[in-house]
Amino acid sequence: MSETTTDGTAPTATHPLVDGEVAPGCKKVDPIVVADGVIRQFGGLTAVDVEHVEIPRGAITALIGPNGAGKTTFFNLLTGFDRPNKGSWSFEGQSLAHVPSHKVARRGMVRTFQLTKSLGRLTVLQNMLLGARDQRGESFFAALVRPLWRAQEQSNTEKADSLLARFKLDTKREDYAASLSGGQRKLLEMARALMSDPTLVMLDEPMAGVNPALTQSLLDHVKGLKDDGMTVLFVEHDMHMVRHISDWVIVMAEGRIVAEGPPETIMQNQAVVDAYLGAHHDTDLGTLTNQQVAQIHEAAEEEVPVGLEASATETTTTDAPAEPGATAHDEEGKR
Ligand SMILES: Nc1ncnc2c1ncn2[C@@H]1O[C@H](COP(=O)(O)OP(=O)(O)OP(=O)(O)O)[C@@H](O)[C@H]1O
Repeated sequence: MSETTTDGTAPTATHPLVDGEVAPGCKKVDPIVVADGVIRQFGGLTAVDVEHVEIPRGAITALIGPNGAGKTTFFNLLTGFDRPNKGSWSFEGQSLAHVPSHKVARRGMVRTFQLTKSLGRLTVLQNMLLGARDQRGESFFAALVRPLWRAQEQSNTEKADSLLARFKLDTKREDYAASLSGGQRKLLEMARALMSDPTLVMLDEPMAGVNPALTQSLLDHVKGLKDDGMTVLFVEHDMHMVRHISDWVIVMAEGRIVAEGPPETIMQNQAVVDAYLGAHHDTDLGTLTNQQVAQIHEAAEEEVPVGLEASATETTTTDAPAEPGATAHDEEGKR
């Protein structure tokens, strides 16, 4: 959205989510996350160097950028899985610096995790129960009081079953998580995150490894989170997803926020799309010349294409099960 001017000056871009002008690091009307001066270095490499960024509440925000831009590292920092060298950030107005990841999750900021090998050896239901918050059985004294944890276990199981039905995974309840297809794993990761009733759901590449047949269902589930009042922040290379479901897009490159805007504006910025995310989205920014990088940064700030040549296409992914299908019962039967 932009205001037209009659005096010949450049139009000022505005947006209902933004307080003031649309620009990298712009203030939001109602931010749920605010980060300031967050720097993370690995040896001589500065992976994240975010001067200021705000995530709008109640919206779906995509965090995009080329491989190695610092997106995952920034996710890890926000959620307490990594510590920055410098910087401050808050969630719901409260500082999260020095708050460990499990406490961050308890406050309502939850991120999805790729299904690891060890979680693959648990059943779908067991994975769901791991996502529940404040499990009384984990506390030594409460664990001694059987009725207390039995009641909680029952309510967690009921909640897990209802989420599994919502994500159409109820028939897989007793299967080993490792036997799920790529798309089903993504659904399980999302369903597991919802076990703790989050306010903000952070999804790391929800489309990776998902068969096109499951794409629409996944998109609908993400939109459903917003319809249920949650805020969504996701990292994604799949431009179809970014274009179709995000309300806001933040572009990272070399650790910095280089552009922000609604998807239609960011997607029109051909330089950003081509250079960062087009057909060659696996190309590292390091393969561009310094002059090209400077042009991209300038264009991202001014939102004018600079005419770098590349074609933007959508990515296709696979959804094949990583391991042969087997249920917990099957395995037990073999023992
Ligand atoms: N633990 C680590 N030790 C050393 N370097 C790291 C570490 N984690 C990340 N990096 C480096 O920091 C930079 C940012 O990585 P990061 O994974 O955050 O990028 P990304 O934008 O998420 O990339 P991708 O889209 O490929 O997942 C990269 O150069 C990466 O090699």
